[in-house]
Amino acid sequence: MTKIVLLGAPIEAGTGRRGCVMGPDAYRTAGLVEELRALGHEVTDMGDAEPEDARDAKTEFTHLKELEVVAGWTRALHADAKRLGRGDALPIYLGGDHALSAGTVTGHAAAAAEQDRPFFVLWLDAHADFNTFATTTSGNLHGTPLAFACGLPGFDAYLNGPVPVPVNPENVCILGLRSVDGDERRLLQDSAVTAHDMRAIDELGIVPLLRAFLDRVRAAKGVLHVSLDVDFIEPDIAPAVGTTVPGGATFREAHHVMELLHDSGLVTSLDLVELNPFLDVKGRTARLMVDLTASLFGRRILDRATRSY
Ligand SMILES: NC(=[NH2+])NCCC[C@H](N)C(=O)O
Ligand SMILES: [Mn+2]
Ligand SMILES: [Mn+2]
Repeated sequence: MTKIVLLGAPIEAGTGRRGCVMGPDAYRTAGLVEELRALGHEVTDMGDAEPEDARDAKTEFTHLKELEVVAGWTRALHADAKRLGRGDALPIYLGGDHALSAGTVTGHAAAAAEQDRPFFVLWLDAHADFNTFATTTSGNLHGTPLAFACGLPGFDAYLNGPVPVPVNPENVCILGLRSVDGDERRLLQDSAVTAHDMRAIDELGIVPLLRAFLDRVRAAKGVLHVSLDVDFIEPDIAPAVGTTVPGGATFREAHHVMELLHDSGLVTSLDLVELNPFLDVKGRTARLMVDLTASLFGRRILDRATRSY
């Protein structure tokens, strides 16, 4: 039994299009609370967070979309995540777009540092979200949270100062990459982030790549934050996202990742991001995300005793 808290983060300002504000309610409608309870967990839905007022958020760059709104969410969620990271329940953040992870990742990094636990991040995404204010060409700030959390320069507007505890890029693994921008690619190459694109998954298989990372987390006695972007998954089966890229993780790959994460026992916080229910087909993406979350929290086809391998 795990104590789980759900916190909605209905932000869509990071995307440049409408719809992600409906994400938290779509997860509730798709039965997230009921599925987790059916697995024996104690679940508390804390409702939705609210952004702070961040009208002071300013930069020299004029092409950034909704910086003040994104900064307001970053500050609020950073504080929420830091508080929840000190508690004994496992938080699931219901997005909302991926800009929300600027707050949740840095908040959990700060809480882990207080407890002297090495902090690791698994970023399941078609994109690296490793742009800075200087490199983003779209101006969509959901393309920036991982660069921010890793302490790349120029982000002071988000938290009205530097990131208190930047994530060590050596402790970050991106899995599922298939869309990286030009300057973002250089930033990623110059960083110590482990980045596995779809070719690596095709050649080596998703399981060994993930196992190697989980072994490192375990060896370091670390805590693991997982950030699951809907576009990690193949768009044919997960259409409800504004930034679909063909060639994503299959149904079985995605579930297998979740099953391995469950077996590892290492996950201490989770973001579910980028679900845009306005783009969904009869709720199938919301239901798939709920099912994947259920796999991460122990749903399995056969239990170990019954499985003959
Ligand atoms: N969280 C996401 N879906 N991010 C997509 C980012 C796309 C592109 N790299 C950009 O910065 O505009
Ligand atoms: Mn993303
Ligand atoms: Mn993405």
